[in-house]
Amino acid sequence: MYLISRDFKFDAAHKLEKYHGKCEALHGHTYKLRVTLIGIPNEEGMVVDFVQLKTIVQEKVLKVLDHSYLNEIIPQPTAENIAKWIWQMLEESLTFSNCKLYEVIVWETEDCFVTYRGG
Ligand SMILES: Nc1nc2c(c(=O)[nH]1)N=C([C@H](O)[C@H](O)COP(=O)(O)OP(=O)(O)OP(=O)(O)O)CN2
Ligand SMILES: [Zn+2]
Repeated sequence: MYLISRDFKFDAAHKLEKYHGKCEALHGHTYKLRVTLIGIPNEEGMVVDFVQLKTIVQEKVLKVLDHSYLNEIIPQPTAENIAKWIWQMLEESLTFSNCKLYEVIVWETEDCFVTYRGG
């Protein structure tokens, strides 16, 4: 079994209205996103084509989130809730006969990140 991943970045603004601290105020991050699939190589020797993975993530996630105001898309957009939303946007498109979505990781800052595996 293989794990195969591709990393992405997007810029977005948010505020955490249910949080008491500096993140209640409007501010922005350059988020890093890692999308990982689990599976076995197909007849081309690929678990998933990195190019296809990029196209799907761009279409389903980055086109929506990049340069957005996250609160208009995801309620209380913590890294946890963003990771879950991304999983939901990708799960169907990243289900193939030989592999499926395994993990979504969202970095809010260089040092802080959340891992979501569905469920
Ligand atoms: N479990 C979570 N905790 C926090 C989240 C989150 O999504 N999940 N988010 C925030 C804020 O959005 C905040 O922007 C991050 O705060 P902080 O770690 O303070 O960010 P900085 O790296 O910019 O901190 P500095 O020390 O000011 O450089 C908070 N918590
Ligand atoms: Zn923040």
